[in-house]
Amino acid sequence: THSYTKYNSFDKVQSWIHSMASSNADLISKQTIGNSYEGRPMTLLKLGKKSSSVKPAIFMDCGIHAREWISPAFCQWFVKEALSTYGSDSQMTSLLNEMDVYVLPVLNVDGYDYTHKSNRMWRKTRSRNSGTSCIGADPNRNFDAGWCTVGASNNPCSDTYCGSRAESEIEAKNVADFIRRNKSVIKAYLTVHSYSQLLLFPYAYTFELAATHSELMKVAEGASAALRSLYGTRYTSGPAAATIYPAAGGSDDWAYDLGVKYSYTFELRDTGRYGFLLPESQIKPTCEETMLAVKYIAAYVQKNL
Ligand SMILES: Nc1ncc(C[C@H](C[SeH])C(=O)O)cc1Cl
Ligand SMILES: [Zn+2]
Ligand SMILES: [Zn+2]
Ligand SMILES: [Zn+2]
Repeated sequence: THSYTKYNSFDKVQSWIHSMASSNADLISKQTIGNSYEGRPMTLLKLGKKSSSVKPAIFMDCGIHAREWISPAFCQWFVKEALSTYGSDSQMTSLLNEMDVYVLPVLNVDGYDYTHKSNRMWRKTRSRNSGTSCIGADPNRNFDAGWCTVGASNNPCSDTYCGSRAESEIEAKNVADFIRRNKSVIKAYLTVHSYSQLLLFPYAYTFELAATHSELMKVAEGASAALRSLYGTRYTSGPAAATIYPAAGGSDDWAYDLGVKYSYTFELRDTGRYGFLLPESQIKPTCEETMLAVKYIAAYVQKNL
């Protein structure tokens, strides 16, 4: 059975998504934004008070990198918290009344399933590359943002293979298509990774500062402080190129250049002791502290609509 304090298999996440969507019909709905390379559905949850008018939205994806299991765990936690505190938590109630929050619990569904069944350390998609037995591309090098210019490889056997072209990976294309279709209402993009305890924002594909660098930094520092207030967990905030490494083709850079003003990449716990193998005992504290950061950003976005 599904547990919020365990790393759930793809099948358990999928059945959880369906049970969530059939529970609170006026607060949550689901839609499939496409299928993966191997034919698994990419199911998006839409949180927010049902409304006849279009509402501004926040888009959050988890599990773009298959081995970063704490990421999908957080998206599941977020949905639970949102539904269970709507009506009692004033900020969450206000947020879901005024905005919609799209949550993609697992973006890289094929890779996530593969880490459960075969190779725990898999990162990429599971697409077949022509001319080689090496499989997959890095979906976070596959977006059309300085595609394959820096910090990515054009070797299909590399873990940072940028793909045969931008959006060659159907999983990246499905997300990009959805965000393009809804770009007039999507005010913020959050993508959740692990590990390193970082709150990153554009750009990764260049050391140039983003046009709204100071605002992005201000919000990131506020969110990191909110996160640290719970258990003292320390995050570093900054533009990705200088804070982690220069790299092109990332979803956050792409969303920002599309016009999504608030675009962030979370790198959750830890700083390397367990790395991707974060023990299940740390799921709850990690998710609780990350809720504070995400709610901080959401509140800022809502105030600045
Ligand atoms: N735009 C970006 N933002 C953050 C990162 C770091 C993540 C950390 Se797992 C990655 O390497 O894909 C990488 C890029 Cl390309
Ligand atoms: Zn189903
Ligand atoms: Zn990652
Ligand atoms: Zn990472």
